[in-house]
Amino acid sequence: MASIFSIFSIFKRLYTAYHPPRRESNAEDNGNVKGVKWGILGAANIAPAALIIPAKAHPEVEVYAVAARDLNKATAFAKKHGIPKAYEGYQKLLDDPNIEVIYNPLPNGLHFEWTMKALAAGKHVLLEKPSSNTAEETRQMFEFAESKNLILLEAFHYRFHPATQRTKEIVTSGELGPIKNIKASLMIPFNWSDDDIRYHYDLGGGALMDLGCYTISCLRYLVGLNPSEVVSATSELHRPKSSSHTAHKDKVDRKTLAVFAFPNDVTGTIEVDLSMPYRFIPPFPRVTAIVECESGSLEILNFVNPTIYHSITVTKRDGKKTITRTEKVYKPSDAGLDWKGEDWWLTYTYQLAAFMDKLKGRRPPVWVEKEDSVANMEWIDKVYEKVRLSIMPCPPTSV
Ligand SMILES: NC(=O)C1=CN([C@@H]2O[C@H](COP(=O)(O)OP(=O)(O)OC[C@H]3O[C@@H](n4cnc5c(N)ncnc54)[C@H](OP(=O)(O)O)[C@@H]3O)[C@@H](O)[C@H]2O)C=CC1
Ligand SMILES: O=C1OC[C@@H](O)[C@H](O)[C@H]1O
Repeated sequence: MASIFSIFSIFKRLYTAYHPPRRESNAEDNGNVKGVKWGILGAANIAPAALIIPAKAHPEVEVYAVAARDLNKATAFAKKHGIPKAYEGYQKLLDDPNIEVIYNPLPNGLHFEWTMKALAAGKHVLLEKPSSNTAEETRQMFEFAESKNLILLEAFHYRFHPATQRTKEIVTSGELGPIKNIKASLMIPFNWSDDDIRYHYDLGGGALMDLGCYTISCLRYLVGLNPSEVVSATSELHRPKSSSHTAHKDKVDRKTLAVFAFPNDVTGTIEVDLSMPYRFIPPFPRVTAIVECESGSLEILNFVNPTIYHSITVTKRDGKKTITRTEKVYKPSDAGLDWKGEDWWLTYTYQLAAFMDKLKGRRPPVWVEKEDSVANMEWIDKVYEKVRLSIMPCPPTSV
C-alpha cells in the first residue's frame, strides 16, 4: 500500500513539475504576464525543461524569443512553446533590444563564442554546463561579465535543490566525522545517435564534458575544497555505430573513470558513462554520490535530478552499533529551509528563481560563483590531460 502511495506521489509530483500552475498575473498585464524578456539560443532539447516550463510558474519571466540556425525550426519551436518571436540566426536574437537575458543551451563547443557575444550585446546569461571547452575560456567569460556588470551563471541546477543543500549540511555538520572518501557516479544507458552533440569532438563532446562536469562539481562541493591532484584517469572512447562517422572515431570519451587526491587525505572518484553497454535489458542508470566519513557514510541517490525521486541514506557507526536513516527533501521545509519552493519544483525551477533573485537585486539562497565554474573546468582539463585525450578544442576568441 505504501509503495502504491509513493508511486502515485512520484507521478503527481512529476505531472505538476511539467504542467505547473500558471503564475499569477496582474491587472495591468491583461492576463499576460510581462516579465523580464528572455531569449533562447537554439531550439535545444533541454530548453523546455530547463527554462520554458519553469518560466510558466515564475511571475517575473517571459520567454520572449528563440533563435535557430534555420527559421522554420525556430518558428515551429516558438509555436509549440507559445514563444512570441522566432529568429533565424543567433545574432539577430542578440540584437533585439527588448531581450535582457539569454539562455545559452548550445553545444558545449559553442558556449564560449555565443556567451561572449551575448555579453557584448549587454545581456545577462544563463549558460548550460559545462561552461565552455577550457578553464581559460570560462575565466575570460566571467571576467567579461564582471567588467560589464552582467550576470553569468553556469546552469548547475542540481545545486539549487533543497535535497542537495541538505546533503551538504549533513556532510559538513560533523555528525559523521571528517570525510575520508567520496565517489560520484553518473552512468546512463542511453542509446545516443552518432550525430548527437555529445559525440562531436568539435562541439565539445565526451562523457567527461557532459556528465563528468556534474560529478566533479559534486565532489568539489561536498568536500568543500578543490582536489590537489588527478591520481589516475582512464577512458573508453566512443566507437561510432556507423562507418560514415569515422570523423568522430576515437576522439571523445564515452566513459571515464578518474581518481582525485584532495587535501587532508581525502580521496575522490568519479565514474561517468554516456551509454552503458548492455545486451537486451538496459541497466538501471547509476546516479549516486557516496560520502564515506570517519564514523559513518551518506549516499544520495539521484543527486542530479532529485525532484523525480531521491533518497539520502545516512549510516552512523557508534561503537558496535550501526544506525541507518533515510531522508527525503522534496521541498525546502523538509530540510527546515525558509525558501520558496514546492515538492514539484524542478531543480531548474529553483535555478530560475535564484537567477531572477540576483537580477532583481534580491539575495538568492544558492549561487554558483565564478571561481567555482573556473575550478570545475580546470579539473576537467586536468583529467583530460591525464587520460591524454587532448582537451577540447578552443573556438576563436574574438567577438
Ligand atoms: N541542465 C541539464 O539538465 C542539461 C543540460 N544540457 C546541456 O545543454 C546543452 C544542449 O544540450 P541538448 O539540449 O541536449 O542539445 P541539442 O542536441 O538539442 O542541441 C542544442 C542546440 O545546438 C544547436 N547547434 C548549433 N550548432 C550546432 C551544430 N553544429 N550541431 C548540432 N547542434 C548545433 C542546435 O540549434 P538550432 O536549433 O539552431 O539548430 C540545437 O538546438 C549542452 O551544453 C548540454 O550539456 C543538456 C541536457 C540536460
Ligand atoms: O542532466 C543530464 O543528463 C543527461 C546528459 O546527457 C545531459 O547532458 C545532462 O545535462
